[in-house]
Amino acid sequence: MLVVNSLAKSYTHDKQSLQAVSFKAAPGTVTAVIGPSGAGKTTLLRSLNQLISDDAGQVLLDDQDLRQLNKRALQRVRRNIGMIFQNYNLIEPLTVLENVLHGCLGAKSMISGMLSLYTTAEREEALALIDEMGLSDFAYTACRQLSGGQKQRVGIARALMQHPKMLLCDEPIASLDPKSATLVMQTLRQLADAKQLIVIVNLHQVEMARDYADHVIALNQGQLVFDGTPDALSDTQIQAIYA
Ligand SMILES: Nc1ncnc2c1ncn2[C@@H]1O[C@H](COP(=O)(O)OP(=O)(O)OP(=O)(O)O)[C@@H](O)[C@H]1O
Repeated sequence: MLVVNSLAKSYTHDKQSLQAVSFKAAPGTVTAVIGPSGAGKTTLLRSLNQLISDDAGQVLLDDQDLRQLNKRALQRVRRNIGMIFQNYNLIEPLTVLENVLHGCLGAKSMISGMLSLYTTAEREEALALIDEMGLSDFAYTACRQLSGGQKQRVGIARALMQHPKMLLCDEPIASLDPKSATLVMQTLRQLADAKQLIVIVNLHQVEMARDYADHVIALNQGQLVFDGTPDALSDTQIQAIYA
C-alpha cells in the first residue's frame, strides 16, 4: 500500500510546487495523476521514490517512510519501484534483451553489473517478459529500430525485471500515436491486475484516465483538487481542474 501524507515541495522560496498532497494507492490499482502543465505531476512522481527530496510529509510504502531512510536503505527500497519515462530512457544501440536485462542491475554486484554478467535464469526471465510484451521477434533487435510503442513496452519489461511493488509512469504515452498509447495503457492495467502492482501514471489525456484508472487524483498549482473514481470526475470538474 502507498500512503502519501501532506507531501510538500518548493524548488524556490516564492512558490510551492506541491502543497500538502495526501492520497492512498492500493496494490492491484491504477492511479492516474492529471492536471495542467506545471501542476506538479512530475514533481509528485519523483518525490514518490525520492528522486527529488521533498520538504515535508510522508511517503509510506508498506508502512515504511521513504523520507526517513538513509541512502543505502533507500537504494534497497527503490529496487521495488519501477520507473517508466515518456522518452523511454533506453540505450538505443543495445538490443531489446540487453535493455531489459539492465532492469536487474540494481540487484547485482558492481562487478557483475559492469561486466554485464547475467545468469541463465535472468536471461530466461528477460526473454519471458519480452514475450509477455509481445516483442519476442525483436529480442535481438537494437532498440533504435523499434517504434515508440515498442520502445515503451521494452521500458515496461525492463522495469518488471526489478520485480517491483510499484510502477511510477511519467507521461508514458505522451509521445505515442493513439493505437500504441492504448496498447501501453492496456498493458499497465493488466499488470496492475495480474501482478498486484501499485501503478501511478501521470497523464495528459483525461479520457485515458477515465478508461484505465481505478482512481484519479488531480493537481492544480501543486494542490490536490480532486481525489476519487473516474466516474466521479464530471465535465465541470475537469474544466475546473484545467482552468
Ligand atoms: N528543477 C526545478 N527548479 C525550479 N522549479 C521547478 C523545477 N522543476 C519543476 N519546477 C516547477 O514546479 C512546478 C511543477 O512542475 P512539474 O514539472 O512537476 O509539473 P507537471 O505537472 O509535471 O508539468 P508538465 O505536465 O508540463 O510536465 C512548475 O511550476 C515548475 O516550473
